[in-house]
Amino acid sequence: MGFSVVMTIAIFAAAKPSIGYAQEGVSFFMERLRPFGKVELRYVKDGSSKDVSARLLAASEGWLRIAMDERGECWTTRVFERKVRDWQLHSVKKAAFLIGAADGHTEELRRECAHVLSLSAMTMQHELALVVLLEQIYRVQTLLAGSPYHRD
Ligand SMILES: C[S@@+](CC[C@H](N)C(=O)[O-])C[C@H]1O[C@@H](n2cnc3c(N)ncnc32)[C@H](O)[C@@H]1O
Repeated sequence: MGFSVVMTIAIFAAAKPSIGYAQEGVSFFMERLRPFGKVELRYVKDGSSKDVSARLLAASEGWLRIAMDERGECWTTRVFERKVRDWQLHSVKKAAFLIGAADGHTEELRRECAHVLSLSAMTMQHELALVVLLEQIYRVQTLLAGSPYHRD
């Protein structure tokens, strides 16, 4: 059973991707994620780090929050899969991944999150971070569903 059957995953980000490659990447993975259930994209208004962080925190009130940030922990895909299984085991119903704007997250936002997760030690455009995160969520979905996509 895929985790999405019992858990809603959402990515909260500042503004929709405006660059072509990212729009295509987001559509590509959202389409592939569709059979697995509930993965949502939610956008807040762009702005300063302080304003965007406040909006992201307000929008994700009540969710298990994961801040996406290059300063965070690096998980392997298998560790990501184990975290999701663990959330399921602990009846987490809603997990929100928070992507910041050009100036990143505030310290307060990082403190309010259960995890601060890095996709690489390098800083990416927020649009690219969104596509990479979606691919990893898709990869974890296929692992949980037993579909042949990920190879160790
Ligand atoms: C251009 S980056 C912001 C960089 C900003 N200077 C900072 O100090 O965080 C925009 C957003 O993309 C996401 N992001 C960029 N690179 C990332 C990475 N390597 N891992 C995880 N998220 C990343 C983060 O959510 C970040 O807030």
